Amino acid sequence: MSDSLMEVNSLTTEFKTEQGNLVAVNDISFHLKQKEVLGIVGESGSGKSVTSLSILKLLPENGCITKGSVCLEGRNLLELSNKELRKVRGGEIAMIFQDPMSSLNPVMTVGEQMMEMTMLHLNHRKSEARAYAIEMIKQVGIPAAEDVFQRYPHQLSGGMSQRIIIAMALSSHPKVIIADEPTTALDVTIQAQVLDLMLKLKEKNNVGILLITHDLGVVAETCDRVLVMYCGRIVESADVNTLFQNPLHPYTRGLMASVPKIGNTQELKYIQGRVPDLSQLPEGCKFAPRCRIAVKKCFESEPPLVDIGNQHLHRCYLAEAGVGKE
Ligand SMILES: Nc1ncnc2c1ncn2[C@@H]1O[C@H](COP(=O)(O)OP(=O)(O)OP(=O)(O)O)[C@@H](O)[C@H]1O
Repeated sequence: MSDSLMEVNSLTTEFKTEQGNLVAVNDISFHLKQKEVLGIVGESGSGKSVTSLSILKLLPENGCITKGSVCLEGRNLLELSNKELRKVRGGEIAMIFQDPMSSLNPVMTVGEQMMEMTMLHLNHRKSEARAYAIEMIKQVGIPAAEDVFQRYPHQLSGGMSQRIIIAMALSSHPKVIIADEPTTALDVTIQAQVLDLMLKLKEKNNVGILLITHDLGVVAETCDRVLVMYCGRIVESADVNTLFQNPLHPYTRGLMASVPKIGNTQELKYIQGRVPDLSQLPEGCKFAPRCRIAVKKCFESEPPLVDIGNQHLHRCYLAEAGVGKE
């Protein structure tokens, strides 16, 4: 798609293990536009984080991308040298992870870390980097910026730390931000503030956000489009309204039914069973053993990803027949 900022095509990532080669991300494709928030949802182990780590080639030693491309404005990142990739990471593509403390250096002040970042990525001189860091701290809604500039990470609250991470992520003028469970560790009220801040800043700074989360509430509040992953595959993708109003895959419907709703006195429906181990994937549809409506065919061959128009894709033999809808 021509107005895409980032295009991921047929990305496939494998891990070498004692049980053999495990395919953690299996032939996934998607695109991200400017100012767009694309959510990736799925239960633990579905391949969300491995997808984001693959984009930046940040895989552990036993991980390897065996197929596909990741193009940022037409340039395939997977073909870059390590030196070129280091410039992209934290530069054109910034990352925000769940635990801010693991992203901040405990022995450097907030200011020193922010200055180091822009001296590296924007070639700022020291005085310029200092003024810019203070400006960025103000931009993420922290009033006493000079004071926070001099503090060490352990002297900040969780919400404040995540704001600093966002400030650092934005300070190199990234085109894309990959945010992996960025608010999971925060209180609900602080979570809402941080998400709101991310949305405002992406508009202002023209960035596209890839948001990885297991929280459908966060998806509903922030995403434009959503990919639902299961066992390393995309099982459904659509714009956020379509996905919530007309989820087609039984897995998506199961995820939605397991979110508690105020005023709903009916028993919560959860998805039975667990995500299978990658070394013991079933034949056919990987979700079939947990699916309440699966038929013989589902256990025999894996359904292809079908595009039903309007960028709504699903991977289920029974979806369009409306089987299992309540
Ligand atoms: N270093 C590794 N070696 C072998 N398998 C791995 C390795 N890292 C991840 N995996 C496997 O890849 C699969 C996908 O993991 P991933 O972390 O992407 O899931 P996730 O959807 O992000 O889950 P979570 O929400 O728990 O982070 C899992 O089955 C996991 O066991």
